[in-house]
Amino acid sequence: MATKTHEFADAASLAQNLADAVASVLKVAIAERGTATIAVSGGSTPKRFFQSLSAHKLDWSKVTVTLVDERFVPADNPRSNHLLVAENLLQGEAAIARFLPLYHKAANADEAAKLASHGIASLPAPFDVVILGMGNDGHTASFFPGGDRLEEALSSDTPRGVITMEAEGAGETRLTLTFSSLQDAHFLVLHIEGQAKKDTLENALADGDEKDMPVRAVLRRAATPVDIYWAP
Ligand SMILES: O=C1O[C@H](COP(=O)(O)O)[C@@H](O)[C@H](O)[C@H]1O
Repeated sequence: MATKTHEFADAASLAQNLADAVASVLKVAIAERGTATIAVSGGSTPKRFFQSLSAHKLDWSKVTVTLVDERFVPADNPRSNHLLVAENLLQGEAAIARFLPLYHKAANADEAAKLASHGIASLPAPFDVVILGMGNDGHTASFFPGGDRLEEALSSDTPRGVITMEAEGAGETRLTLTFSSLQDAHFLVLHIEGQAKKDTLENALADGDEKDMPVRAVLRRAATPVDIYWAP
């Protein structure tokens, strides 16, 4: 397990510092390879970080933004992670970035996951940046405790790509990148805020089954050391 913790006085300074660090990684990738990729999370936590990042001056036309997970809902649904990213990250300087959605209008979520996997396969691997969040139940991406395909999602034998996930705490059927897709990003971040999530993280870092707190898979088995960003 390799983690490095960055603690900040408040959410605003976390957002600014994380955005600075991410922008540096994207710039290096563009300088070295001509393009850059970033996969981000949804939920309530990343909004301020998205807004800080969107103000950074870099060649956003060379950046592909995608999601680590999504609900099987169209982009105009208020619970869509795509909508969150469109309204907060794909703005300002970043308005010209390319967005690769996980949701597709398809007969069912499995078909959408196949289309999303196809899209992800067209990107260079690994991702330059992956920003994960975490729920108070210890889920990250859509790796939910009790999820119907949790074992498959977390298995190192499951290839890069997108699979569906259904779980009691998840609401809509989810589309999630697999563990293999996320764990070797050049810059792998767990972004959490508040005391409750700090306590959840402490539990996750202690002994216990991965299936009870799936974020443990990332904390324990990711090939890239995890940078944990936290503010109260
Ligand atoms: O369901 C989800 O929740 C987590 C955490 O969300 P938050 O509201 O507690 O910040 C998020 O990382 C994930 O992408 C999202 O789908």
